[in-house]
Amino acid sequence: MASDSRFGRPGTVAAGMADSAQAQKLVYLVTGGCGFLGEHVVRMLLQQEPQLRELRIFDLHLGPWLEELKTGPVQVTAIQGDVTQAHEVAAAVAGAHVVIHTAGLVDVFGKTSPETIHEVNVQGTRNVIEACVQTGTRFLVYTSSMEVVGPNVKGQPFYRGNENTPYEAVHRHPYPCSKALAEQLVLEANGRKVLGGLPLVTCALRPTGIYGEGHQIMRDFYHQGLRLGGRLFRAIPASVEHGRVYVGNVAWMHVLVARELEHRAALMGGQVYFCYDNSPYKSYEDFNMEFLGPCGLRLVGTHPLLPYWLLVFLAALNVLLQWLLRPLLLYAPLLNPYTLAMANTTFTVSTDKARRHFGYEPLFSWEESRTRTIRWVQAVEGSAQ
Ligand SMILES: NC(=O)c1ccc[n+]([C@@H]2O[C@H](COP(=O)([O-])OP(=O)(O)OC[C@H]3O[C@@H](n4cnc5c(N)ncnc54)[C@H](O)[C@@H]3O)[C@@H](O)[C@H]2O)c1
Ligand SMILES: C[C@@H](CO)CCC[C@@H](C)[C@H]1CC[C@H]2[C@@H]3[C@H](O)C=C4C[C@@H](O)CC[C@]4(C)[C@H]3CC[C@]12C
Repeated sequence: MASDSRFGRPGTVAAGMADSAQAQKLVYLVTGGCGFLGEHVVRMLLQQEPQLRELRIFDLHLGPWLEELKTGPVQVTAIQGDVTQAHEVAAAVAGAHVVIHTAGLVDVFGKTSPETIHEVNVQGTRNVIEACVQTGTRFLVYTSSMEVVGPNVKGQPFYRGNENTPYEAVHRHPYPCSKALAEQLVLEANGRKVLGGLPLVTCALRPTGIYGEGHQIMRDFYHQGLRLGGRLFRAIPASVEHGRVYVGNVAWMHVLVARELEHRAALMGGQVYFCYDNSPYKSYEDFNMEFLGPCGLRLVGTHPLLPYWLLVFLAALNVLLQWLLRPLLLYAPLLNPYTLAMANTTFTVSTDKARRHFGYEPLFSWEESRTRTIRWVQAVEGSAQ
């Protein structure tokens, strides 16, 4: 496989597995395979799934980096398509053994309409399920989100929770609403008979906030810090903890689930798994500083510099400005009432369900995840000059 300096190769685990004598017989489809997470899943599959014969990458926008993958031993098929178009999805799914459905609209900033978010995240997922049923694909892994649980509209903390922790999962924002509906569709589809009469096996992974190479919001914070003379200003109390997970480990969990679904269908079918690793629990801002600090940024203040009521006011003002400016331009700042509530609510997971059910252990240690992410931010810095 072609090497890639941004992503590198995972350490030692299964190095060279793709060269082993195991039969290459499986066809995988990754929807959203050119996105932040999707690209890592694609690369991880090529490195860690020895049974892969063909890898189909389905996305609305195909990346130029796909070309370099086509020279390896696995057949890489790039498919430009839209998950909202049932016939395009069905054509891509036909003949695949496993579908990893990561495509989605991740928008908590008001860039897209609620209708479009619903269409892509819910109808798109429905199309993927129906395509599996109609064409006989039996294994479906869905990238859900921690947001199907919370933080909820009341801003109640979720502290070191697991998949069984009681929590009032009530949402109003289009993104978590769409993810929750889509996850429900996926779980309900478990056991449906696919073409040929065998049952569909599905499960959903719920990553917490993902970070790592390619993370657009980290890039945005970095550039904001540069614009502010190398400083970021603390807005959130350091005591508000967030669960974060390295993208390489999220990708690894997808690969493992996809591999194990067939052998452990009775145990894993219809299940949800939080997607976690050993990244430390910190506030959103303090966690970002683990990477932005070594790249020369400083977080000013040990306490929030603005009172909370003022942040609430500014967030509301941003909503008004977004609405007023909409006919002229897209104004979508990081701060809005929803992102403020998220950043201000403790949400951390602590679970070993994935380890118990399919032997998941993070592939990348916290130190390695941190180093890789810092190296990537430094490369962003280099390319910006
Ligand atoms: N980023 C996070 O912190 C996070 C956390 C939890 C869950 N997730 C979930 O992980 C998945 C991937 O998120 P990401 O952060 O990589 O987002 P991303 O925007 O980088 O990737 C999404 C990909 O889906 C593609 N896509 C969007 N609409 C499409 C359509 N109509 N048809 C086909 N492809 C389409 C995009 O082109 C993009 O390549 C999403 O389902 C998201 O809900 C993300
Ligand atoms: C008030 C600002 C001062 O610095 C900080 C704003 C931070 C927010 C932009 C982010 C805080 C929490 C983030 C979300 C969280 O990590 C989990 C997510 C789940 C996932 O499915 C999509 C991304 C996200 C919603 C993520 C988005 C950015 C935050 C709201």
